[in-house]
Amino acid sequence: MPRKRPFSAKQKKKQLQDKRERKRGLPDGVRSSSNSRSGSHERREDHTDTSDSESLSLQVRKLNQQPAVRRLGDRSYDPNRYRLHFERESREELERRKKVAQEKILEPVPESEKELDIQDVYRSGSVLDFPKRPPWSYQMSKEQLLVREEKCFRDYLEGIYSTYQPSQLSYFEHNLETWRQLWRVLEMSDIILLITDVRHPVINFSPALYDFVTKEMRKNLILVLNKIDLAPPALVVAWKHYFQTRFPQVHVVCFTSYPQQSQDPSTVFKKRRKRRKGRSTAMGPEQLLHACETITAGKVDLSSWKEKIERDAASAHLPAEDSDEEEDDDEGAAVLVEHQTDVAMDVGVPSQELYKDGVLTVGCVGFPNVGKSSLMNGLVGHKVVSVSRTPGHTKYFQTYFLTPTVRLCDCPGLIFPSLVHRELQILSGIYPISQIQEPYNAVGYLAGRIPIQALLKLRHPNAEEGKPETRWCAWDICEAWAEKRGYKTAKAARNDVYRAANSILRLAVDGRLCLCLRPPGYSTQKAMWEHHPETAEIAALQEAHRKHSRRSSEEEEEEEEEEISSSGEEEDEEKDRDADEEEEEEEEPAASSGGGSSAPAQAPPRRVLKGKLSSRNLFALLGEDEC
Ligand SMILES: Nc1nc2c(ncn2[C@@H]2O[C@H](COP(=O)(O)OP(=O)(O)OP(=O)(O)O)[C@@H](O)[C@H]2O)c(=O)[nH]1
Repeated sequence: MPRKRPFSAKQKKKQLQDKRERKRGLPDGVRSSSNSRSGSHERREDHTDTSDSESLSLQVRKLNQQPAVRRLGDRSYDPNRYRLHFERESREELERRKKVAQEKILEPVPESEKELDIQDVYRSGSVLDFPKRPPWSYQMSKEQLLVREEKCFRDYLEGIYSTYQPSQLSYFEHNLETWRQLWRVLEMSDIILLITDVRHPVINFSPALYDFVTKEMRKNLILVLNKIDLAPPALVVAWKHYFQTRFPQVHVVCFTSYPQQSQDPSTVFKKRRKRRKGRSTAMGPEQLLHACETITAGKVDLSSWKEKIERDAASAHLPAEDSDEEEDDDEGAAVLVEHQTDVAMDVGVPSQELYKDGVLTVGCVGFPNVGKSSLMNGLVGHKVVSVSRTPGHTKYFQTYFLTPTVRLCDCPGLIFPSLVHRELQILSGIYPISQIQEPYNAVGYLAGRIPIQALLKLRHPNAEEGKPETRWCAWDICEAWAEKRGYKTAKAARNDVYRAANSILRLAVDGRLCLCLRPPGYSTQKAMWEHHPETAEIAALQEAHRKHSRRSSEEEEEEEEEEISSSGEEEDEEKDRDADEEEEEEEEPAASSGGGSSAPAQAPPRRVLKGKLSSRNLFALLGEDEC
């Protein structure tokens, strides 16, 4: 019998993928993208070359190649359904940008350049709107309605492209299927939770959506400033007031699914540990309940939610084993029904009735990667929705009963059209890193705003012994990181600068190299925000959660020891994970790390094993001496 050849995990994965494709009836080598809105294997097929002389409308049509209308009852596979569409840049443009990264000497930008006003991003009242569902009547067939929706959507895109050049626009969602999911969630929800990442909330807040929900739908909108563990409390409070002033109808709630323990800011990496099942202690559920109580004004009985929060708080203070028991009991008691559904295209009368059957439906909407699924898990107290650092993980909306009278609805992440700088868009985590063609300038953008070289303890590639080199370009940073991590190209064993750049961007998206944007005027009013009474409140709350996390972490310290993985494996896994979205992996950030100039205490995310969230803070990649 011939001897078996060794078979690596990667080969095995590829074999499984090919098998899946064959099952779906696709020829080998042609990768499908169904339910994989961001797999890197789509990189080639999904980019649209905008460099040739195609007319703009043809380009738009290509970008917006929609799924064929499916006949009722036809359940066949539709390869275009959840595909992400990206514009593909020309080779010349990519070369030009690469040259900039190799030559432009980086300078720290003035503090005021870290400020961003929403008007610069969205131009309120302009064509930078979001697509709305066109009017329909009972006389229309389902197919007529779908055709009408598609036409409206094409007109919407052409309106944008006739006003702005593609190069002026940031990447935005071109798949009508995903917008349909939003329509459905908006229609079925009584309260809309617009979730934003507190590091850059103006990028994640569409004024057009605010207007639509509050003025046309006449529903209430809660703005969640999420991931507050990644920003200094004073900045959180400044953003809160910024939104309250500009959008008077929003209710602002600060939230984090992973309140963390503080860590030495000079330590960007620590070993990442896998976690066991446990209960999450999100920070913010009480405030969210309070906002919902204010909005519903007694029309829905929210006492079950209140009791749940109290129960969760009590069990969070129990020793680990007791709290596990409690959790199991609780699961039996809480009404956690999952209706994973795919009915966004259904024709239905949007119900005008609020709080139908005495149930409050809360719809979680927002950009990809802002933490919508984690927030749902945080509210529930353990994992019910899978979480991933790769944007576009949630494909279609899902609903869960948090309690018998509170239903949560998780919508896939949507990127609204805006004028945000592409580099910033990449750093804000809404673009799958594995699909970025030119990552170097985004690294340069980051380095102008936080001291990456110092945080990563990099040695300049041209530095001579005893003569430190201080003039860095983006390429130098990537090269130095490749050298430090030992990233080499397969053929020539040169420093793999592309991989290093991607690695740096992942650290930024995760918050381990943390860039926080600020509201206009923040630099001059920083002291005022630092002494604001709400700042002290947030800091105290964070401290209380940190203390609890530290205690739980110490309790489980010993048994977790052996689960620490090696840094090299970790990186490879991360690469693979981006490369194959179909592998469902969940992750969650952990404790704080050095976060650059703007955020003193940051939190490096960590991945979890499939299972429930733990409240402990175990974290990150490497020991300090390893980076
Ligand atoms: N530091 C920190 N990270 C968070 C928090 N919430 C979520 N994350 C991380 O952010 C990433 C995205 O989280 P998800 O919950 O999957 O985000 P999502 O908005 O549902 O993403 P899509 O499925 O792309 O729409 C994951 O790496 C999470 O671990 C938080 O409160 N703090």
